[in-house]
Amino acid sequence: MAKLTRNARRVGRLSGHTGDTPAASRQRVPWRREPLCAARPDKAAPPVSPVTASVSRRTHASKYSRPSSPPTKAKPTPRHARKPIGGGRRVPPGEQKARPAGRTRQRGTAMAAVEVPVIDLRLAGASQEESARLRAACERLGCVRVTGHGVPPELLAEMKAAVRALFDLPDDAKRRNADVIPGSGYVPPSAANPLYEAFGLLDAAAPADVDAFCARLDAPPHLRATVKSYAERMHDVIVDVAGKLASSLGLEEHSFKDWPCQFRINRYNYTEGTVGSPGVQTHTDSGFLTVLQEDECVGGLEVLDPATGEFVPVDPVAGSFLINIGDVGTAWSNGRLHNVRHRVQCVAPVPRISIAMFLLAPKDDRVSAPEAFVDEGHPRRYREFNYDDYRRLRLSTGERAGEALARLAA
Ligand SMILES: O=C(O)CCC(=O)C(=O)O
Ligand SMILES: [Fe+2]
Repeated sequence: MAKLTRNARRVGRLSGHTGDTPAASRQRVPWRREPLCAARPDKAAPPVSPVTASVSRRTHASKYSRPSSPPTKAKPTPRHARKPIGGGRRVPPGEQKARPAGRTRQRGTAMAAVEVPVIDLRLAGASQEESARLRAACERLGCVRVTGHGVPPELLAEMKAAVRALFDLPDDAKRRNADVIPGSGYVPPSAANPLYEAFGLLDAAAPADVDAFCARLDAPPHLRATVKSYAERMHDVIVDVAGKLASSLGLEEHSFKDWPCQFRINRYNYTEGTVGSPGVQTHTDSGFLTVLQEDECVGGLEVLDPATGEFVPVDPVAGSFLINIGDVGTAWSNGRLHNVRHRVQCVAPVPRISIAMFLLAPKDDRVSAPEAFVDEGHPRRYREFNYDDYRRLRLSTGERAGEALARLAA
């Protein structure tokens, strides 16, 4: 790959539009601590508790709701307000099943399922079996759900409320969330993605940058405090997940602490008229891995199952995080980790938010598989490259679903 300029890069940080983006705006809601699902007409989904129930093939009542398991005496609610795609249900023992996607699916049809394994991070460091499951999921599907991460449910709820408040800021304030590098700041709704808007923060691992992000938006003190503690805690989580994943691949004590992180806070401004339309196009994340706090009230995220080549919905599960492997993850692991293609579809006529933390690439920007992953049977698959260059390559070629990696073949 040609050497590209890196003049936008600041010392100690990398850039990055880490995936693709999508859709739109409005509705002022004052900042407040809110229960899960407060923006929905139904009651809050309970936070996730340790592994208990299992979900298997099932029959669906509608495109975006399904019966929770076990059945409860919940009051009848509007169809879209029922616990959506897994929201609030308990994490099954080991496997989460998700339905195949597609706007063609019919009510009442039995759906095949993709398995998104659920890993307890407290066990993943200690139990070989859990560690092997973590590795297997990231190698096969490129996607895994984690519990036992230690982030208090109150902080998750506070952050969600803070995110809503940020999106309700006036337009001129939002636009002060400027790019550090192209695509890393505020993304307004656009003709291409009218339902989507996003804030960006780079480097979320640097407290001074988190402060600067809040200061530019002139965020009130309680909101700053929430964003700051959330960024700190999520940085711990992402470093923990990456370390445990590296160790599951046989690379012990590899630290990801100084790898730059990007935050992206997404809002999808869905309405009745948008159900069935795309929220974010198919993409892979460009960095190493992503920790995603989904909207536990509104589903719509779909991942491509490499076994079938089909997109399948991933159920949000309150209190857990979804981990996605990105392009750097694939290159760094010499092709072992699978960069998962994913997209977001509008499945309910209510705004959806999600909060993504991207662990990007090594601090020196150079991505290359450690020697431990290279041997006679596993020759080096990718040339060493700079992450910043790679991100630009994705943008310039429009290859945002992992295809650009092929250009870096060794
Ligand atoms: O909103 C979501 O669930 C996914 C967002 C996403 O894929 C991204 O920000 O890269
Ligand atoms: Fe993504």
